[in-house]
Amino acid sequence: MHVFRLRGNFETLDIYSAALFELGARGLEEKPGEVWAYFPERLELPFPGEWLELPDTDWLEAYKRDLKPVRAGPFVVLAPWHTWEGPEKRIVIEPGMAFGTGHHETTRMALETLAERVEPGMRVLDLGTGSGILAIGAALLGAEALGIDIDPAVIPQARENARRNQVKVQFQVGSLDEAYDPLAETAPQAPPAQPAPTPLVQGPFDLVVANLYAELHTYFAQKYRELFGICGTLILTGILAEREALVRSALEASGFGLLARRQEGEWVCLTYAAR
Ligand SMILES: C[S@@+](CC[C@H](N)C(=O)[O-])C[C@H]1O[C@@H](n2cnc3c(N)ncnc32)[C@H](O)[C@@H]1O
Repeated sequence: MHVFRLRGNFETLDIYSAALFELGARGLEEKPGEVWAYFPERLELPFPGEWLELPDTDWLEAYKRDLKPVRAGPFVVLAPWHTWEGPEKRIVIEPGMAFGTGHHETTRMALETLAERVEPGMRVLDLGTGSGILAIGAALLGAEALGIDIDPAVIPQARENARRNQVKVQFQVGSLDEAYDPLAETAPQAPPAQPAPTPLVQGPFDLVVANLYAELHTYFAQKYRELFGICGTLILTGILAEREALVRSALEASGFGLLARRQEGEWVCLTYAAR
């Protein structure tokens, strides 16, 4: 098995993931400080990184075997082949290309916070839905959930996951803006921008959850406010602790008051009231 190692994590390398799959990657795995892209053969890649050879084991089977159920607040996140006897609310997610198996700190903190804040009947937006896990969690708590993502490839997976969990969730391609990427200016070589304009989503919502990254939250701060009516709750994660101050000052300047903060490892989750 041929592995191409890129320095960074799923967040910072998000812009490359579609291009890696298009070039033949069979899967991506986050390791401490780096991301491994698995390829059936070596090829020239237009990204900074290095090749590593692994013995020919069935890595997908090994990955599935090692994947354990994850608890987050009242939820347990399971793969379809897991069995679970506990009283937790089950979320079944097929691990695939889309981010959101529940194994990342940010996803877990967002699920825990949703469980504290969502009330039945609320209109909830999950911005950057990936596998759909947060929208599905909100729907299991009784919300009317909409999941949107700028990446069209994840939408069928999110829909399939909602079907598996027997909840009604709407998923669509979209964002709060055209495909603007604040990291692209510092990234070495961004893949070509999406050809079609991104459909934009409109509120009002009672609660918005977004697991993105600090620079994008800062850029979206004013747009977040426009998603709510008079009031509402905003849950933001994907924030590295060292970038938290950036997000906090942008959100405070845009009419949000901090309600709660969680941290797991280097990752932070902030809950705001729109006022
Ligand atoms: C870290 S994943 C979060 C997945 C899932 N919500 C979770 O919490 O595990 C971020 C997702 O946001 C999407 N995304 C990135 N930039 C976006 C943007 N500007 N607008 C909408 N979605 C975006 C990515 O395609 C990716 O699926």
